[in-house]
Amino acid sequence: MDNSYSFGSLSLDVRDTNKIDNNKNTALIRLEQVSISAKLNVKAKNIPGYSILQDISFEVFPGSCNIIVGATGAGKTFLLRSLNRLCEPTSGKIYFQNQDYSQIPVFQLRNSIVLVPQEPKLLGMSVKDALFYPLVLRGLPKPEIQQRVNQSIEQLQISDDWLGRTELQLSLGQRQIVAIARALVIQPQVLLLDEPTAALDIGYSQLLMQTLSQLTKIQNLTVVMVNHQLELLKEFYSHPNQQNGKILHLSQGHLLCDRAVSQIDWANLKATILQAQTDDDFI
Ligand SMILES: Nc1ncnc2c1ncn2[C@@H]1O[C@H](COP(=O)(O)OP(=O)(O)OP(=O)(O)O)[C@@H](O)[C@H]1O
Repeated sequence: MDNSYSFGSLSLDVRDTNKIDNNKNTALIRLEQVSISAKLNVKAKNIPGYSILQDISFEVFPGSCNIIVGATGAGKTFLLRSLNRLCEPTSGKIYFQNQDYSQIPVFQLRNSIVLVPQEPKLLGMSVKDALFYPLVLRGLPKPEIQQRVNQSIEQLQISDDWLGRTELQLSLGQRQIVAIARALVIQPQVLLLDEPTAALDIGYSQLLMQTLSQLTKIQNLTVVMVNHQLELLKEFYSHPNQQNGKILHLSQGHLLCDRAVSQIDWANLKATILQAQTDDDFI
């Protein structure tokens, strides 16, 4: 592999923002009665918006792997986006390490809480450049950049063949893997993933889940993930050493269930989601 890279003189030193709170009993992220509504016409000031999320409260703890489930249109993506301020609550508050989100500079927040969307973009870069770029931007020393990129490539088994390709030369699943690797090199405290396994085969899905599981233990990474694949999740959480996390079930913008994975009845969860889907179809 050719290890050379260059992005001109771009440099931002934000390394000090990644302070780790190791207390697993203190909520890392806390939502208090968060509601989000959207307007059909943004210029119509006096017309109330329609509701997307209503009165959502929950906590997420360090080193846990948490899953948002729910029917199509339930508000899962909006909830995930609100966790790194891509959308703002219409009412209610979100806290990160007890600090009100609105008081944290957005760049600092997004250095600690990184979102990988459902259809990630590599911004016209090759895979290799896309992996180096976030670290060059942050001004990290070259050996550390190289070490983190190599580690990420190894963790997610990114093939050498992909490194010179752009996103147009990758499948959606490959692009998601690269985007997750690009997020991991930053070593965030929280990783937000929107349906990361939807385009992956079962082998890659399991590899990703195992990698995330290891990182929750080794690096105290906290994961919040939208995922529909209940069979995959059931298998993942059936391991005795992977019981740290919760299932957040959204239905029509309401939080129906906020429960530790160890207490989940998977058959019942599946039936409840299907029922919510059927109810939606009749609205
Ligand atoms: N840009 C937007 N502006 C306003 N409303 C939107 C916008 N995007 C989606 N919505 C609406 O917000 C609600 C929640 O959408 P969201 O994308 O969060 O659902 P989801 O649970 O992630 O669904 P899916 O499983 O299909 O991805 C839906 O009713 C949707 O129609």
